[in-house]
Amino acid sequence: MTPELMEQGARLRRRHEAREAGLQGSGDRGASYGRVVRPGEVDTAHGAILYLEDITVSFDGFRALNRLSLSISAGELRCIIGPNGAGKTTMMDVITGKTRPDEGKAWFGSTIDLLRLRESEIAQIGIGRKFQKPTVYEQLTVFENLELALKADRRVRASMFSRLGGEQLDRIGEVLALIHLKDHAQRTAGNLSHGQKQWLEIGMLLMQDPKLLLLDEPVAGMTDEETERTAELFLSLEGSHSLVVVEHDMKFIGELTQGGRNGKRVTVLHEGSVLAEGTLADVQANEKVVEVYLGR
Ligand SMILES: Nc1ncnc2c1ncn2[C@@H]1O[C@H](COP(=O)(O)OP(=O)(O)OP(=O)(O)O)[C@@H](O)[C@H]1O
Repeated sequence: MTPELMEQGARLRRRHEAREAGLQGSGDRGASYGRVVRPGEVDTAHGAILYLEDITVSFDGFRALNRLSLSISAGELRCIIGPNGAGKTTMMDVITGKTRPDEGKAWFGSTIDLLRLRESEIAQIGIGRKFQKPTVYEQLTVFENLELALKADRRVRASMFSRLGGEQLDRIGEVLALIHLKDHAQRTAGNLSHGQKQWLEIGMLLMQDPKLLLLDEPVAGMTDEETERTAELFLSLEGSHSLVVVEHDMKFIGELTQGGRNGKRVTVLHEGSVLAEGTLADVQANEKVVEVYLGR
């Protein structure tokens, strides 16, 4: 066989395997990098886990997102701030496939074209989203909520009535410790405080082992102590997960940016695009940011 034929065969096989994995992006982008992404794997060899380029979303002619571009590195904890109506929720809706943009690109890692996937597929490939209001199963215990989340993960492939294996029990134990609910495992979720319910929901997301977590106003309604513990939790996830945190609570943003890795970036959205990006000190010193948001 000639080298050309061998190369052609290898190319076809790579394309076929990528198609089988159901995770290939548009065109030959996956194949052109010469890497095949297995199911559940995100290719972050180029550094970015999320890449948005010139995303535009219009509602009846009004541009909720206006050529928004944003890049999040693997393992990064990025804070997103901005006034009401800036487009923060719409941006999350685009990433999770709830809203289709009119224009632009959205990549998860370097090979997964998010705009080609359905909302349910995006949840399966490792993008977890936490909405502002906690949505836990109030009648079930904390443990049962985490167990359900584990079994909702298709990769676990357990039936609702099968018994948990040792590895799964360990995983639930780990997550219970992370979310500060180890001593509350047998409590009914409905009896938890608001903050504890928020942590439980974050725990349910973690059970599905997401690579990227999108967190929309996670500390709204929390006490100061709960807010501090939530900052600790997010900082403990930094590195092993990528986190995008949308918040109005600047004290919380301060706690997140001061702890953990150095040089954390804050992005300010305004009128559907990035107004400023940099360290918290940078954006706090930015006159435009003070004018449209922080000075209000
Ligand atoms: N489905 C929709 N139909 C019409 N307009 C919408 C729709 N969704 C969002 N908008 C508008 O798009 C703009 C951006 O809204 P979005 O909710 O993304 O802002 P936000 O930054 O999340 O605001 P907040 O901080 O208040 O949550 C707003 O002007 C909003 O009214």
